[in-house]
Amino acid sequence: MTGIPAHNPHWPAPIASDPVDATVIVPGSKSITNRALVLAALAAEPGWVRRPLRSRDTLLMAQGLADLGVGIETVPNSASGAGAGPGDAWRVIPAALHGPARVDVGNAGTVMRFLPPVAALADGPVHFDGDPRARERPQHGVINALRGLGARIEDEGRGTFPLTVHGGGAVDGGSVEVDASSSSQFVSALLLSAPRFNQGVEVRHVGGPVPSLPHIRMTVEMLRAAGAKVDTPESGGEPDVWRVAPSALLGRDLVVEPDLSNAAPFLAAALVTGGRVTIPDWPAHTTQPGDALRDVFTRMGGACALTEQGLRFTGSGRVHGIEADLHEVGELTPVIAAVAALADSPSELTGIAHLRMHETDRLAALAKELNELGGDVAETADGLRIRPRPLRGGVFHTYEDHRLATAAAVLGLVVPGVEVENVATTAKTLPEFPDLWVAMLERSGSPATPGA
Ligand SMILES: O=C(O)C1=C[C@@H](OP(=O)(O)O)[C@@H](O)[C@H](O)C1
Ligand SMILES: C=C(OP(=O)(O)O)C(=O)O
Repeated sequence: MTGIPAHNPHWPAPIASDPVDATVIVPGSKSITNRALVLAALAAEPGWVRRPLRSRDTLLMAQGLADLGVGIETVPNSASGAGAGPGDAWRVIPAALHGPARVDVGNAGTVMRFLPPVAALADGPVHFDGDPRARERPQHGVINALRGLGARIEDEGRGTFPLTVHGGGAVDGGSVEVDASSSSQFVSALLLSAPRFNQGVEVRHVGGPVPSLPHIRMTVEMLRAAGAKVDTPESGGEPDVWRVAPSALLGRDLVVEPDLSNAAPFLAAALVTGGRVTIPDWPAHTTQPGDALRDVFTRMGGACALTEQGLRFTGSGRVHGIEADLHEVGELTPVIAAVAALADSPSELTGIAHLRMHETDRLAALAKELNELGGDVAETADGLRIRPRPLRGGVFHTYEDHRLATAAAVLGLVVPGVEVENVATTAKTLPEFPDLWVAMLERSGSPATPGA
């Protein structure tokens, strides 16, 4: 059930007639699933990715690797003898990587950035293209670095898609400079494939501060767990320099954590309705940036506890504004901005200029759509200034951005008449979103009727 009447192209976001009170099982992390697939594909032996996220971004990654020759089979967990709980697992069987191949990157940053270095290891040409937005998102860091490491790439001279990586079966590797100020994924991309480069890699960032550092830590932690030797600024190395030694990678048996960034709208639902939401399997230790929600939403008025049942988050009935530098956790911005628009005091979100090059220009889109509903949101040089005002219903445009759709659903809980354009865009990382949302409300005693 999605709550979309046949005559209405938009999704009438359901109102919460009562405080939410529900347990929500959030599917696996996009970022972990796609790293796990790449590392498993490059390993010296088969491996397992259990409880993977199945969404547009991860299916594109699996297909892209399959296009290069990697075997990826879906096996029910019950048939794989692993006791990792319900659901399917992916069995990944590494193979010689080959072209010619054509890879669709969609609008998945992880696929756009992580697969060209893998293709450079293949034997033969690999052509990459994706959604129109993929042709606008920054890719220069990966292209220039790969050229510096010995790969041949044709890119129509624009530094982006479409492009062809002419894999020669091996990459020299070595030392390379990258400006990763527009995306941490440039660094992660080079590190993930580097164990298979003849000389490994030394990535030296030059430029403004690198965003989303937890995602680079995730890359490093997962590489190390697969047996790679990695030096980082945090392990006593130079600032902004990462080194990976050449080595064989182990085939792992990995269980993917829930996607904590996709937990954001559900936690926000507890915050803005003064209710309670529990997210099972919230990890005690994680590199996911979504873990920062515990702090951010506590500062905005809620309270949380890690219990045996998972993360239990409780709203107080009041929502406060926040001053927050979101440079490290930029992907949390849309939902935080939605909550901030409902707060009892202004908010200032900073450190997120790079969001202009995400799925859409998120700063412009959030300001425009919140203002259309009566809000008072201004773009600043590196973020958003949000002054809460009473909001009214209307269509919230989503610009093919999953996180704008989930942010709009949060508003719709308490603002009657919010309609979400193209809620299906949540399929990028959470195809089940409308069903999970309606189920959360039904369990909380709110009828699953639109809020109009
Ligand atoms: O490596 C990753 O899995 C990601 C890194 C971040 O990208 P940027 O550094 O481009 O913001 C993040 O926003 C994206 O959703 C996922
Ligand atoms: C920025 C995001 O995705 P991508 O992996 O496409 O960069 C995101 O999911 O918020």
